[in-house]
Amino acid sequence: MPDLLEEHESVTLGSSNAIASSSPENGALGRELSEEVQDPAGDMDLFDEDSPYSEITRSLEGRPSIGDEGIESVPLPLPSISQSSSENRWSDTTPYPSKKKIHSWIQLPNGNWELGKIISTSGTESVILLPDGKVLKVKAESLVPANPDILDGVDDLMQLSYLNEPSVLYNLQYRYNQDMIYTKAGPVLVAINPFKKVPLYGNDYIQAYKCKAIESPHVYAITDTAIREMKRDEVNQSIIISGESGAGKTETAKIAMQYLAALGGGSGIEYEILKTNPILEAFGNAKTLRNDNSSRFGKLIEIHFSETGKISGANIQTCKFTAEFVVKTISLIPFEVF
Ligand SMILES: Nc1ncnc2c1ncn2[C@@H]1O[C@H](COP(=O)(O)OP(=O)(O)OP(=O)(O)O)[C@@H](O)[C@H]1O
Repeated sequence: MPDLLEEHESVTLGSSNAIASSSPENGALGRELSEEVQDPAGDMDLFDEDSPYSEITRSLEGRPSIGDEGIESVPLPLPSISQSSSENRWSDTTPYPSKKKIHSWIQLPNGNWELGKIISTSGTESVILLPDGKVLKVKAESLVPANPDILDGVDDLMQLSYLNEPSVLYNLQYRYNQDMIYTKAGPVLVAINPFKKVPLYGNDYIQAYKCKAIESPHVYAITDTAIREMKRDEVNQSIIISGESGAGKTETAKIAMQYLAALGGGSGIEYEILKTNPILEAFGNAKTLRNDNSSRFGKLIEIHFSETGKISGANIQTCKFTAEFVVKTISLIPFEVF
């Protein structure tokens, strides 16, 4: 799987929590890649000596099936675990994927992750078959376990059995290929910038999230939770949007505001709040190498609600980090400014 998400930026977004967007560092995996093996066939070993179940399987092989008349039933010998074999088991540090001869991720010297099939392991080395037919001999400890196919494209990364860098990237890419740009990571929403129109927004979607007819991860869902918890607990809520330049933070904030306006609207103030975006962008945005419409300032948007749950006002603070920290406040209450 070449270039996992190499081209795409991502944004993380969470409700009422400090969210940090992290990019897991590439480990030493792949640097361990060594020689190529020409004929791995002789190394194929289908019987797993290390499996704790292999002895039971062998015992059951001669077991008569129910209904076999005239055959004397013989009590099945229970597998005995001697002190030394149990010690061996715990002292065996062979990585799990190598032991079970399953699929595993391997990082190639160019940094790309590839999903390969382990065909044999001896000592600390494993022979792995790549999708393009290449066979590599690698350090068994450099293999990163892959999740079973059934977990491909799960809504929430927390559902993955193995939470490692290639598995997370693969899951995000799998969903992205189907225009599912949002994925949950527990309470955090990860958004991959599609850089194209995706059919995920608009009134129909807003209504569907409002009545909980759709449960797929979405900015609307995060915003909906924030509104509901604000009303239920009567406590201010925060949505923190972070990501690198061009990741889609400004667009994501606008999508969240769209949802808030649709739910808490009625007085007309919501449209005035939405209209502040082009004005702020006209003054504070510039074209950069990373983003044609890059905000050159940070933004803290406060949206105030009345007791009835309707939007009653807003306050937008822009901030710029320079040698001297400057905070400029644009008050949108009472709106005469615009
Ligand atoms: N959900 C989306 N759907 C379609 N296109 C998007 C989406 N999010 C972002 N984009 C595209 O990506 C571009 C950059 O997004 P945006 O300006 O929001 O990034 P940013 O993280 O705010 O960047 P900066 O920090 O430089 O201001 C947008 O102009 C838009 O073309």
